[in-house]
Amino acid sequence: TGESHQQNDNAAANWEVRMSRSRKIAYYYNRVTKESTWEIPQGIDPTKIKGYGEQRDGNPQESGAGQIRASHLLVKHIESRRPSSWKEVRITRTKEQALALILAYRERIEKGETTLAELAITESDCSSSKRGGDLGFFGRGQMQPSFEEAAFKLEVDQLSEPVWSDSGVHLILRTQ
Ligand SMILES: O=C(O)CN(Cc1ccccc1)C(=O)c1nc(-c2ccccc2)[nH]c1C(=O)O
Repeated sequence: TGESHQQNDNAAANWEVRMSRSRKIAYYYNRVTKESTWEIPQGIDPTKIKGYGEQRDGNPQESGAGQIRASHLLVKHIESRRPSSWKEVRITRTKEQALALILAYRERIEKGETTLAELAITESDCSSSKRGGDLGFFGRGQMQPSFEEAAFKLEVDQLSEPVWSDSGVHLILRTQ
């Protein structure tokens, strides 16, 4: 409901992203409770956390030549090259079932009911799930061809149609 959404936004306002000097990776700090955690706090939409996706000095990370940044939500199926994930040790859903899930997620994101980052945390079969699906910057030649082709066609903030790779079926959001 909108109300719970509102609480979520308030709770997100108490958090900020900080850069760990020792491990050179982002962590999440709650100004009110003074707690810090490596993983995106439960139930918080990471895109509403101050500093999410920026570099330490607050400027969006500059990409190398020809690189883009994207997040994705991966739903694996029984024919995936590795039909296993943090979520499910043995994935048995069919390709049709995986596509139906991806289309339902896409509908909810397009309606503004949720965000890809928020859904990726609980629903993505990729290890990037805990980072809201963030894959960081990548250039051509780093991802599977079908994934790369779809990602590089996107404008910033554009959400892909379902994309098939050997890993499963993806929704891709270009973020930078
Ligand atoms: O395909 C395979 O044999 C196993 N993989 C590849 C993989 C496994 C771990 C980390 C990154 C990639 C995956 O199934 C996979 N692919 C991805 C992936 C695919 C396209 C873009 C980004 C990630 N994530 C995963 C994952 O388990 O977490």
